[in-house]
Amino acid sequence: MIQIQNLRKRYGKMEALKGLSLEIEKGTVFGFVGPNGAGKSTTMSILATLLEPTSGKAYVGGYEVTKHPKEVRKLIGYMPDFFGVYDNLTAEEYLDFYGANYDIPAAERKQIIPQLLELVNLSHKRDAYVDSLSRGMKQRLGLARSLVHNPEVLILDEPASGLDPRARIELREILKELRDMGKTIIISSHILPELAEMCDVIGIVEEGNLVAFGRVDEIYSRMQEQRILRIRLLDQVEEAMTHLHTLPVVTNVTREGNWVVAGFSGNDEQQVELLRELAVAGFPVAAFNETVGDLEEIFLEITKGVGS
Ligand SMILES: Nc1ncnc2c1ncn2[C@@H]1O[C@H](COP(=O)(O)OP(=O)(O)OP(=O)(O)O)[C@@H](O)[C@H]1O
Repeated sequence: MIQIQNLRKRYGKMEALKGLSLEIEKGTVFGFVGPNGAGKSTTMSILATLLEPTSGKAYVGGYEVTKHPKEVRKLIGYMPDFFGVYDNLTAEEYLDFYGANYDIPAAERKQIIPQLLELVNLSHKRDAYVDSLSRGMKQRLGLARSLVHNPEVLILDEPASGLDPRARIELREILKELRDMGKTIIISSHILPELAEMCDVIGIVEEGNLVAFGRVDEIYSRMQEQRILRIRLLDQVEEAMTHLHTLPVVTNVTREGNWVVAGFSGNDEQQVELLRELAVAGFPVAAFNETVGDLEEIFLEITKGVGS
């Protein structure tokens, strides 16, 4: 659905994009993650036909964005990372205004707008002035606005920023519905775990380069393979370590006081078996828990070097 090929963007001497390439398949929720200033908004603005690249190409639905901006705009709904001021417009009037901008006939707008308000859980705020809405509600209204012409692709720049946890969950639920409708969604954030919860595929961008790209489910299953077990013993710590060393599913056994910390590559059943074995062998296990590796580290380790 989306192809980006060797995209570069200069602002004066500053090179914000340094040859970025990536592809996003139809129906994917793609998370674009990177620190402030990495080039996410620049890429999204180019896709949204609001900014010309210095060189390279970007396609949406087969249309090159600089050559066929009109066709591209029909295909995309774009939600920028900032919100303007709305004088004396209610939520409903606001959507009606944008619907009219897209030349949607009044009768059709009358049908669509209540559906959109319902989708973003704002039916009860239909007659409320936009300025009176909370930040989370404004974000949801912005999302409804980007959907007014029923686009196939949604480009959402930092939609979760500044939202409280509850508003984030609501946003996530709405995105799930949109995904179920078959939309292709690009969503940016500088927080990887926040995106990983919502997306199928993640790309990490740093200083204008794509440094990692991969499927979220692969990353999570890899995380499961890289469990770390922490076992607290009342005594016989060294003996327990010697015993653990003999097991093929256990790696890197170290000691932290009365805790034994070990890498574990087995599955859940093997983990149950390990605990049982320790108990049967008479080791006084007082506590037993697992942690998984750091999402960011694992992601980068698995997918590094994509854009180079
Ligand atoms: N209009 C502009 N003029 C000059 N420099 C710009 C302009 N827009 C962006 N930049 C610079 O380009 C770089 C990339 O910015 P961009 O907004 O694309 O990053 P971002 O990853 O979206 O970051 P953020 O999360 O802060 O929005 C930054 O160094 C930024 O300062």
